[in-house]
Amino acid sequence: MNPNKYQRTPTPDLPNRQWPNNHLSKAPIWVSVDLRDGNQALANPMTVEQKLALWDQLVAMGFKTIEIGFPSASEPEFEFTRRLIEENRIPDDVTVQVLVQAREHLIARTYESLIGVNKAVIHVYNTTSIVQREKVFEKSKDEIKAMAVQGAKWVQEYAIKADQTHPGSEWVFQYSPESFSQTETDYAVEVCQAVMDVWQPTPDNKCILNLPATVESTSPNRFADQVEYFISHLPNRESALISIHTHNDRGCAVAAAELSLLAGADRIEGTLLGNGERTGNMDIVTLAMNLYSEGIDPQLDLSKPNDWIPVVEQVTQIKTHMRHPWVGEVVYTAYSGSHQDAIRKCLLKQDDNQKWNVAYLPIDPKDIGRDYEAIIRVNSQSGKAGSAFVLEQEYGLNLPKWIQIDFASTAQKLAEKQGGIVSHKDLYQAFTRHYGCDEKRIDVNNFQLKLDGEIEKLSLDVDGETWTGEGNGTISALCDAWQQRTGQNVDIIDYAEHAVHMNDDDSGKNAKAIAYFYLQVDNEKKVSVAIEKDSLSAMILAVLKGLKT
Ligand SMILES: CC(=O)SCCNC(=O)CCNC(=O)[C@H](O)C(C)(C)COP(=O)(O)OP(=O)(O)OC[C@H]1O[C@@H](n2cnc3c(N)ncnc32)[C@H](O)[C@@H]1OP(=O)(O)O
Ligand SMILES: CC(C)C(=O)C(=O)O
Repeated sequence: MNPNKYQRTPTPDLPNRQWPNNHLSKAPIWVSVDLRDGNQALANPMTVEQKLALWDQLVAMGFKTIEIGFPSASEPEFEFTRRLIEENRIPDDVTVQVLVQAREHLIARTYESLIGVNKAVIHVYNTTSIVQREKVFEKSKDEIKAMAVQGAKWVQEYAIKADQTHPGSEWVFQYSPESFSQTETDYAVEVCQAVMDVWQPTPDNKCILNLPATVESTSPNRFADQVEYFISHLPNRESALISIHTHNDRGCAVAAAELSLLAGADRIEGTLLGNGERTGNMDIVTLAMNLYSEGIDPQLDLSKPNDWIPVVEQVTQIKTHMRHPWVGEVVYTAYSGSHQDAIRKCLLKQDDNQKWNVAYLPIDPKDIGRDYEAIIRVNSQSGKAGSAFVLEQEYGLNLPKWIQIDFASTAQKLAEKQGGIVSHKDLYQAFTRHYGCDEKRIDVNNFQLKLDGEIEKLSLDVDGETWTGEGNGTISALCDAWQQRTGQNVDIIDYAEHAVHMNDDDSGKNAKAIAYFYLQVDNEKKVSVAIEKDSLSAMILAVLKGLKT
C-alpha cells in the first residue's frame, strides 16, 4: 500500500461555517432512488414485475417522490414508466422522477415515456468534476457548463412540445452537477446558476438542484462545508430546492447527508437499506430512524421492517446484514451479562408516559414490531440478569436476586454445554429441574392450622410422619416443627411468592403460585423453590424442600 498515491479532495474554505451550530427539527423531503440508482447497481436489473412490487412498497411507506428509472435507457425502463401511468398506479400525491443525460435524443424519449403523467420531475445531469472534465469528456469548464445549459434548454423545450401535443402534465426540472463533491464548489455554483438562468425558477415554481457525492471522497464535515458554501453563494437560492444525493464509499453517506441538512439542504435522495453503486447509496432507513430516535417525525412509515425488508431483499437479491442499523435482526439483542442487567433494570423502571430512557436500547424495539422476547438472549457471556429477564418475559417468574445468583451457574453451564443461544424453553426446564419443581418429592397431608390467641398451632403429615409446631404464622410454625424434630435452628432470610400463569394456558385456569425461600438452617444457607396450585401450598412445600434437601 502506498498512501502517497492519493490526494485530498479540495473543499472550500469556510471559516464562518454555520452548520455545526444548527439542529435538525424536521424531516427532509425524501426521494427514493431505489428503482433507478439502486437498480443500476444490480448485476440482474429488476424486472418490470419486481419494479412494480417495490414501487407499491415505496408508496405504502409514504414516499411522495420516487425516481422510477432512466426510461430512455432500455425497453424495460420505458415499459415500467408506461405501466405506472397507463395502469393508474401513481397516487395523486406521489410524483415520479426520471433521470436522463444532457443528450437530446434521450430527453425526447424520456418525455415520450411520460405521456399522460400528472406530474413528473425531469432530472437531467452532466458531470462537472475535475477528473471527468479532464479525462472522460476532455472539455474545459466553459464547455462542460455549456453542456449543462444545453441539457437544461432541451428539457425545457421538450416540456413545451409535450404540453402542445399532450397537455395536462406538470413538469418540475431537476439538475445534478454529477460528482459535485469532486467539483470546485464555486464552479458548481456557476454551472447551477447558468442552468437556473435557463429555467427561470421562482420561489413559487422552484427547480431542484441536486448535489451528489457520486463518489464519496471527503469527510462528512467537509461535504457539509461544500453544501453550505454552495447554498450561501447561490444567487436566487429561494427559487431552488437543494437536494443531496450521497454515496457510501467511505462509509459515511448517512453522516454526510445528515450534516448537509444542518448546512441547509431541503431534500434527500437515497435508497432503502442503502443498496446502490459500489458501497451503496445513502440509506434512507438509517437517516430517517436517526431522526425518529431524536423525537423527529420521519414522515415515513418504517414501522414494519418485517414486511418491507423481504420485498427489498427479493428485488435486490441482497440479504440484510443482521447488524444493519436500526432494522438488523439482532440489533436490539444483548448477549453480554452487564448489558442484559442494565436493560432489564431500565425496562422495569420505564414508564409508558415518560420519554424512552433505556440503556443500550436507543429506541423501543416495539416501535418497529420487534418483540422484547428477542432483546435478551442467553449464551455463555450472559449473566444472572439475562436468565432472569427471559424467565420473567416468557414465564412470568419474578426471581428475587438471591435466586438469580443461585441459578446463574446452572444457566452458565447449560450455555457452555450447548455452545450457542439457550432457548427460553431449555432455560425454563433447567430452572424447574434445578429446583425440583416438576417432581413431588415430599408428600404433605392432613394439614391443620389452629389459632390459639396470637399463636398459630400447626399439624401436618410429611412423608407419613406427623409434624407439629407453633409460631406467629404458618411458616414460623413449620420451622418450629423442624426444630423440634431435629434440633436445628431455622431462620428465614428472605422469601417471595407470586401467581404464575403457565404459558400453555392464558385463560387463567392454569394459574399457579410460585414460592422462593432463602433459609438459614444452623450455619447452612439454602435456597428453594416450589410451584403449586395455591400460594400457601407453594410456600409450605418450598420451606420443606429447603429443610429436607
Ligand atoms: C452517477 C450516475 O449514476 S449517472 C447515471 C448513470 N446511469 C446509467 O448510465 C444507466 C443507463 N444508461 C444507459 O443505458 C446508457 O448509458 C445510455 C442508453 C443512457 C446511453 O448509451 P450510449 O450512448 O450507447 O453509451 P454511453 O453511455 O457509453 O455513452 C457515453 C456517451 O455519452 C456521453 N455522456 C455521458 N453522460 C452524459 C451526460 N450526463 N450528458 C451528456 N452526455 C453524456 C459521454 O461523453 C459519451 O459520449 P461519446 O460517445 O461522445 O464519447
Ligand atoms: C445522477 C446522479 C444524481 C447520481 O446518481 C450520482 O451522482 O450518484
